[in-house]
Amino acid sequence: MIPVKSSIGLIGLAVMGQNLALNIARKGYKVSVFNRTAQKTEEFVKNRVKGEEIEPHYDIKDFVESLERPRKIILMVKAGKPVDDTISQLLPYLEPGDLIIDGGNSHYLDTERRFKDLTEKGFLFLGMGVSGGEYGALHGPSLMPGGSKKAYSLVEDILLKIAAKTEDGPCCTYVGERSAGHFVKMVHNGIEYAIMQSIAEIYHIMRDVLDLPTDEMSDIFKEWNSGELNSFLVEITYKILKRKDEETGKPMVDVILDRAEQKGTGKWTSQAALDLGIPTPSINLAVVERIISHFKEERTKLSKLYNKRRSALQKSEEFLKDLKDSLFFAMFMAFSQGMWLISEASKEFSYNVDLFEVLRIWKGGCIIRAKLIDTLRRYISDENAHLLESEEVISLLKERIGSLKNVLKVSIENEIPVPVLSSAYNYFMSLTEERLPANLIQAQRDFFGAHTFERVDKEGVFHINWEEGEIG
Ligand SMILES: NC(=O)C1=CN([C@@H]2O[C@H](COP(=O)(O)OP(=O)(O)OC[C@H]3O[C@@H](n4cnc5c(N)ncnc54)[C@H](OP(=O)(O)O)[C@@H]3O)[C@@H](O)[C@H]2O)C=CC1
Ligand SMILES: O=C(CO)[C@H](O)[C@H](O)COP(=O)(O)O
Repeated sequence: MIPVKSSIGLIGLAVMGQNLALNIARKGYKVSVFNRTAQKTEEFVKNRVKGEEIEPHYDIKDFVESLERPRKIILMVKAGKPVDDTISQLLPYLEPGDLIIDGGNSHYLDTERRFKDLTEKGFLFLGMGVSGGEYGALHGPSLMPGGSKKAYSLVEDILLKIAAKTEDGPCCTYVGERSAGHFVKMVHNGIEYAIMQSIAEIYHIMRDVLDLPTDEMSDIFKEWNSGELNSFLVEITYKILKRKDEETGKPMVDVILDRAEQKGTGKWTSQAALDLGIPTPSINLAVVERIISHFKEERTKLSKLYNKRRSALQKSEEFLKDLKDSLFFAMFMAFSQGMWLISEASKEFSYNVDLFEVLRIWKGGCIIRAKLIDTLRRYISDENAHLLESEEVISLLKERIGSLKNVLKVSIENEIPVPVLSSAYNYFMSLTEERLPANLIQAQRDFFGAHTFERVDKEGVFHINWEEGEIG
């Protein structure tokens, strides 16, 4: 009897790949799997496959031959060279029209290159952002595929079935041309960095100014999560703060070293934003703060040289509301910056991204899912990509600016670093300032470099000799 071919193949059986393979199989598709290290495949099949139609392969040629035509293969391997290596291994066995889907966190410029190369060779390619971690991969992630529409149509049914569902549909859409999917996932992660850092700064104030026990902080975040701050990141924060270390009985968070790692997507977002000329200070500073966190020895030494001024502040309902409103404000600005960046990239790179759809597929499954997204969706457009222009938003922000000022004031008085909360404030204040001091910068540039300047009272480009007699 000829064995039934698999509907789809998946390469890369680490946390994401294993869970995604199980998710696809549980939706009724037969899945072939392959992993570079055979032992991982064996362990996966032995420990996690329980009746799902998952066929392990230990040879790449057999793996490809087990798939129905045109072949559809998802890669869930480490970003960077492993993706190129895996594609090179596959190509000799593929036929024109076969489809490779890179579901990892690949840099969008790598995806751009791979898309061009594979398209020229007659293959189909999708660069697909996947968000939701291991739980999302198994129970329903947010999927951000980009590439050609033809490629998307080959796997649309499967992707819609495995994606998270909300009242606005499955959290998957064709995001746009070529590397659009990975660009959008990269910015998703940038927003993720900014929100995580904002939450961490609020926690820092609660811990070192309000002197709150961790359990109490957890209760506060839990209560916030039942209102306008409802989001996956606030939800995991209250759960993290409740957790105790089994060895010491201390709050788990207190035994974790304050050194944050990063795999690069936040940094890439900032780099892309700087290249495209879109301000993303909250994301940039969240990356910087992770970098600073790495200098643990230096921080420990310097902290002894500069004794910080801290005076405990009594917890009050008013100040807790200030903290909550500040977090809302900072979360809003993270989305504002990220969406503006996506909008600009879409124009610059002809991605054709539908911003409203991007927000829709971020409503469920992904790490930045948040109730706030419903509000953002009411106002997002290419003309209002930073989201600051509608009446509702203006009043939401105006109502909270006083709280944010108070939180910044308390942080400054207590010498607590709040780079992302203050960057949200400064981003907003700069964008809403008609007359910035950039006129002085232009004058300075013209003084030292004859870079010219424009005038407020007439058209044209001007240069003056600032120190007549001394220069020239
Ligand atoms: N973890 C998460 O929460 C999320 C991860 N992602 C992205 O999804 C992808 C997979 O992530 P994750 O599951 O965490 O796994 P990892 O990023 O840790 O990657 C491990 C997988 O890559 C394979 N691999 C590594 N180097 C090579 C190579 N040179 N050639 C072939 N295969 C190689 C490993 O095979 P082997 O077993 O042989 O070492 C293993 O299957 C990554 O791009 C990640 O950034 C996206 C969203 C969330
Ligand atoms: O893509 C993800 C979540 O959306 C991954 O978990 C990613 O690793 C998070 O980034 P970093 O490791 O840099 O914190």
